[in-house]
Amino acid sequence: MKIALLGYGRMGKTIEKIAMDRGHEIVVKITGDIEEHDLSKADVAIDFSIPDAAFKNITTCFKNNVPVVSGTTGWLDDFNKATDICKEKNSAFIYASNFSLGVNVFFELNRKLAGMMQGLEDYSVEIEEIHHTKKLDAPSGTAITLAEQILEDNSRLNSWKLEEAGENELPIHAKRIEDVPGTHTVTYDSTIDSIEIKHTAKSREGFALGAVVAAEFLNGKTGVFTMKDVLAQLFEK
Ligand SMILES: NC(=O)C1=CN([C@@H]2O[C@H](COP(=O)(O)OP(=O)(O)OC[C@H]3O[C@@H](n4cnc5c(N)ncnc54)[C@H](OP(=O)(O)O)[C@@H]3O)[C@@H](O)[C@H]2O)C=CC1
Ligand SMILES: O=C(O)C1=N[C@H](C(=O)O)C[C@H](O)C1
Repeated sequence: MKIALLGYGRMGKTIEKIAMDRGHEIVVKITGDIEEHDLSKADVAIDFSIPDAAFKNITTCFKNNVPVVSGTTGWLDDFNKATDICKEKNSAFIYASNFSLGVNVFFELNRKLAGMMQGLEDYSVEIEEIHHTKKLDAPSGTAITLAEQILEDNSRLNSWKLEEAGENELPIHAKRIEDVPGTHTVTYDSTIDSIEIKHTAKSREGFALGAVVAAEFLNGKTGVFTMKDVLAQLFEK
């Protein structure tokens, strides 16, 4: 496939390497105004840019008939507007707060555990995320997804708010340490014991591989998809 990279930082560069290893070609790399670039040679765009640019990048691709894989976090207030434009233009879109296949398994464990803890009132639950100091957004997109999953499956916790906002039914602790690629921990704690599930990324390769696999999945499709669709197709094989 011919790929447009929207953002060519830590993730863009890792994606370039993995995409080329899998036989794809990078036809354009964009780090500034997307309207100054020619998208006509691209079969798909992979967006790992910055929160302020993501919506414009993604919707400009739809308007140019280029499907999009987006992993940029911190722009989701505009998510529904983006999916509306995708559908209007008959394009294809997949967004994930985390493209790592391992994290997507971790998401399934999180859901399952939240359902099981539903009836156990004595436990409190909290999330910790640790990332490198260059990360622009907090809490991480992955931590927000974990929190949303816990709330969906646990009616006891019905008013999730960030700890910083002063309401801590489901606190998210965001820590920033030098070069950490991404660590997420969900802990249920009682006076008797605690239960913890944790995912530790050892590098950015897992995120990048998942994004390239998602781009391969989008090829020839129209519509709005999630990593669940990608995993379902992988497990079918
Ligand atoms: N979903 C997932 O699996 C993952 C998501 N992420 C997310 O991906 C995003 C990127 O992360 P990371 O690569 O570490 O960040 P970097 O800061 O390393 O890279 C961001 C890139 O975006 C470029 N950029 C700036 N403005 C624009 C613009 N208008 N259009 C296109 N590109 C632009 C920057 O260019 P310049 O440097 O010249 O300013 C840079 O190349 C973040 O939101 C992060 O949270 C990260 C890892 C995994
Ligand atoms: O910015 C990063 O680096 C990461 N961002 C994503 C997030 O916000 O969850 C995914 C991953 O943890 C790395």
